[in-house]
Amino acid sequence: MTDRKLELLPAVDVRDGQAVRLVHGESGSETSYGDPLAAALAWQRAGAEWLHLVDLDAAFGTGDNRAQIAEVVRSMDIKVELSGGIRDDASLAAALATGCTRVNLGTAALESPEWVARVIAEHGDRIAVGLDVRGTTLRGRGWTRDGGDLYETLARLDAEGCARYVVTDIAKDGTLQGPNLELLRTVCARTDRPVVASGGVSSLDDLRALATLVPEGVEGAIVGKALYAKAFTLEEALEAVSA
Ligand SMILES: O=C(O)c1ccccc1N[C@@H]1O[C@H](COP(=O)(O)O)[C@@H](O)[C@H]1O
Repeated sequence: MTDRKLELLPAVDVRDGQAVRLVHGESGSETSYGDPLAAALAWQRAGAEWLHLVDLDAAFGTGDNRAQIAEVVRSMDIKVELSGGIRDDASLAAALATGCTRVNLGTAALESPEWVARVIAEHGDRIAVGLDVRGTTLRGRGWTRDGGDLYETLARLDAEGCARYVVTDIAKDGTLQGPNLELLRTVCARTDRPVVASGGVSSLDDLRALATLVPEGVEGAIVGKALYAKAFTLEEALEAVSA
């Protein structure tokens, strides 16, 4: 057994300057929730220790929100996991220079394996890889393109020393249908690195179910739509996983 508690990472996804939630990560499915900085500060005030911050335009290749995202990171006293469009030396340097705690690489891990191996070696714990999957097929470029087999990629990244994975079941993301516990268990069984769960959280019971996977390797959970839809408050969520 372990007495570690599940970390919660409230999400702020930024598209066209607004905090949004998507369904299945599909461009055009946005619901807008206003100013990203206001959302981030609200999660911080509610007791969050982490913020999961995504530049969706950079992930989709429809521009970027880099200056605004940097301002959000600067304004936070809590840890920030930053993702979206970090695919080369320049975008990685800009992301790390915001002062975020770590970055999440998605497309690059599928399309630029040599570069990713190098930056893992250089930056260690500041690099996580987002494994965004449909079934067991990875998806990149705004989740619009197939990028290989989940378990082959996981084995490669493990061998390269990747410190942590953020596992998103695209079929669940933004749907409030509950997390894919089976996928998370299977990934945890294939790696000894910590896993952050993403996609589908709809209730405090979902968070309690994810907390039971902490001994198997689930370190944290990203919570998005459920918080914005007020299914529960962040304070309630933190209390639910505090045991
Ligand atoms: O979070 C989303 O809803 C999302 C939807 C569609 C594409 C990406 C999304 N988010 C995160 O963006 C990064 C991937 O960006 P990139 O491929 O490295 O440019 C990853 O963390 C996704 O989970």
